[in-house]
Amino acid sequence: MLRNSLIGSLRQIKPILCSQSLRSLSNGANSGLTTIEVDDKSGIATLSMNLPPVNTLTLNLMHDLIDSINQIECNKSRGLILTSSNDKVFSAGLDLKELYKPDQERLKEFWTIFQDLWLALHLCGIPTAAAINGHAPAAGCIMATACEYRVMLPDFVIGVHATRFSFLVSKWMMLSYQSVLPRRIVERALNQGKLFSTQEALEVGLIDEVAGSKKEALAQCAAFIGTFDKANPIARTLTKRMCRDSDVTELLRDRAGDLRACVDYINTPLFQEGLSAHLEGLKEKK
Ligand SMILES: CC/C=C\C/C=C\C/C=C\CC/C=C/CC(=O)SCCNC(=O)CCNC(=O)[C@H](O)C(C)(C)COP(=O)(O)OP(=O)(O)OC[C@H]1O[C@@H](n2cnc3c(N)ncnc32)[C@H](O)[C@@H]1OP(=O)(O)O
Repeated sequence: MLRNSLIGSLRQIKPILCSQSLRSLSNGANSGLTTIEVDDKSGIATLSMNLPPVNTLTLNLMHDLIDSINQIECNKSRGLILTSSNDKVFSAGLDLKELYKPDQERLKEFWTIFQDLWLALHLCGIPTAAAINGHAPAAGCIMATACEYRVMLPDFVIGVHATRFSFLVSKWMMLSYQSVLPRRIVERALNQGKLFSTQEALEVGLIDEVAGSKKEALAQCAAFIGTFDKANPIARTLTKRMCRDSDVTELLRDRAGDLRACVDYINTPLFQEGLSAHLEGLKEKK
């Protein structure tokens, strides 16, 4: 019953393009905001975000990421490693400009694609790992928590600091955080708007390992993916999805309600004033 409902709900986000070869995949099949490299020997695909300066999750980057995840999954790669081609920032999270005095229809599209991206990553059938080679605030952190394993480089920060600028997070984003960290730590960190240093993130379990370089981080992610070699891939996928069912169901059961609540909240003076101050702060930093 549970398995059927899982399979049913997953069909909604099943990749459409399932006929591409690994060769065309490794040549990249989207607009260049992401690149995919498949290691011939291991069969593991590395998906890099490539939107300067800080990989903000714009509509286009999110579309490309979803396409890329679907392609990698369809091509039956052995695993997926999410990383950044920027050596200082993994992802700065959602594009704040999309949230400031937004066009209402575009805001709906923006939030819906963000939901889609989280679902695509959270439910990806193959093993996933994040090589966090730079700062990962807010949705950058949420993307990393949607992966099954996290390896991070030193001297960066990760976390959801939304309350610092009067943002709330959706329940499903909180559950994603909570799928990695104990609830009491999530509650405290979300309320504080805490960004964890790499070392702190390791200590609380937000990340699994620290790596000395990006090359090492990719190797550690690949080693994690290798730990599933003895598992039957179909049984593994179904087990992963069963484990994640309650987190995902929260969003799937009422996507429209989540969209409405978010759009309403983003339009409040509280949110818009907090965002305006945050954007000013980013400018003044220079
Ligand atoms: C009842 C209610 C129910 C439900 C409601 C639920 C929710 C609805 C509400 C809200 C949603 C909440 C969700 C939040 C998720 C998010 O992801 S929001 C994004 C938050 N991200 C940030 O705050 C990160 C800000 N950026 C930084 O801290 C730094 O840029 C970073 C440490 C990443 C890198 O630093 P550095 O390398 O020094 O780069 P710069 O700071 O100089 O940045 C370069 C240029 O990029 C611009 N920029 C940076 N981040 C963003 C961004 N997220 N969006 C847009 N633009 C960004 C920055 O301004 C610089 O631009 P410039 O060169 O000056 O033009």
